[in-house]
Amino acid sequence: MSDKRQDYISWDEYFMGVAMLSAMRSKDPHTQVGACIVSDDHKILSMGYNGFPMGCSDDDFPWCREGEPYDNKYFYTTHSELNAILNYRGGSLEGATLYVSLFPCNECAKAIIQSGIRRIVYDQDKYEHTPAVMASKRMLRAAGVEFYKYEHTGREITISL
Ligand SMILES: Nc1nc(=O)n([C@H]2C[C@H](O)[C@@H](COP(=O)(O)O)O2)cc1CO
Ligand SMILES: [Zn+2]
Repeated sequence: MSDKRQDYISWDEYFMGVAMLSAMRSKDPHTQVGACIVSDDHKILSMGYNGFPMGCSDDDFPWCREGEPYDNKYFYTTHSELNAILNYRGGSLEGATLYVSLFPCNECAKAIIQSGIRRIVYDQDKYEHTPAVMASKRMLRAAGVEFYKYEHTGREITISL
């Protein structure tokens, strides 16, 4: 019998890779975020990326960051993490792990905690000094949801589509 391949991707590379691939579906011109929710036996339960809710056209709603709240994207975008939680149709997310390409905000932290997700693996944390992320970490710590920074391996993956 031949030996097995040695250069297969790790679980963390696989799930963070899926989160990053999901982010590529986002129409947000400034920040694209992807999320992947995984069971403790390594099964992908759900995925999501940031975008407008169903029925709210990507072409009609605003993508800008400035201007009145009614006229910019922030009232309308669903974050990747919330989309991944809401996309799940299978029952409970109790004990699951969330892989996400950007640290969750306070609103997503509430949904993460209430859904039963127990662990977060995140990549970027570019808004770490904002009240939203500081409040998020405060709630996650209080609720006992663990969070770890994804450790980049340096592996580059090219997929021809
Ligand atoms: N964790 C997150 N998940 C997300 O899906 N988002 C989304 C909401 C917006 O569509 C975009 C952030 O826009 P900007 O302020 O960087 O131009 O990313 C934002 C965060 C940040 O907390
Ligand atoms: Zn959020």
